[in-house]
Amino acid sequence: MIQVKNLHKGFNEQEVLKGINYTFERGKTNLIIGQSGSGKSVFLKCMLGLFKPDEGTIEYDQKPYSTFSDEEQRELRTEMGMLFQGGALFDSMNVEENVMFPLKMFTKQRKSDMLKRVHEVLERVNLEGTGNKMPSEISGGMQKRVAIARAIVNKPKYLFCDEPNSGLDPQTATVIDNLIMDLTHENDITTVLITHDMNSVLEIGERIAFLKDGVLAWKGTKDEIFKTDDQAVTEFVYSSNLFQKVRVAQQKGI
Ligand SMILES: Nc1ncnc2c1ncn2[C@@H]1O[C@H](COP(=O)(O)OP(=O)(O)OP(=O)(O)O)[C@@H](O)[C@H]1O
Repeated sequence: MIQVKNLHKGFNEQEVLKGINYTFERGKTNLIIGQSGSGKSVFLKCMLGLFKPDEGTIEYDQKPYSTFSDEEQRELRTEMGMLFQGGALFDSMNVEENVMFPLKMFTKQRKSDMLKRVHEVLERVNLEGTGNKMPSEISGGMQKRVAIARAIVNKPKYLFCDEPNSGLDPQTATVIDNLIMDLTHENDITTVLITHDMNSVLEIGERIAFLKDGVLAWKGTKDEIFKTDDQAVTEFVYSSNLFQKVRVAQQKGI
């Protein structure tokens, strides 16, 4: 669980996050949605410890970041898995080496134990047998699954995903979404996921935070987002064709 209390963050004269209070639940896919420039990435980077809040606190499993010692901060970093846009695999490393990278960076395990874990996660994301392939030799969807395997290989407590679906066809995007949700449930991870994709909201929006101009303008679930009359959130989500179709179908009782 990550609890955010009165989070403010700005740059120069611009206040980007304007006092956000929100709890990202453990064992759930917690989505952040909102227009471009609403502050989603800045929010994520604050939780990753890449930006220092100007005001407010972020608590990781009820422990405020400001109380972490240097050693505890380092340990926290090892408990975070990250999945960025495009997957960001290392082109010069094969699949196995890519997935092993966090174990080499953050643990002192024996090579044989690392390899065992790498093969375990590759099997979990249905990529057994691809360890020796280079990223350029596999499809975009497979690359994304390698990136997921790398993000979870060190058994993170927190998983941060920034638009994990970008560049994928709708079918593959759904597979990736559901893989992230299943892994979240199986491993009781606090997953925070930024998305622009309304399909993802429908598929895996167990918890949704809607940001507007740096303010938490609405929060709820994928079921609630269809029922809300909140103008800001309806304007945003119904600009998507998919959502319009779903609402019309609901009104017709289909
Ligand atoms: N390092 C930085 N220095 C100065 N301003 C920044 C920095 N990072 C973000 N900003 C500003 O903060 C605001 C919010 O940016 P942010 O990237 O969080 O938006 P976003 O909601 O993630 O947008 P998008 O959906 O397009 O990725 C923008 O006005 C941006 O220019």
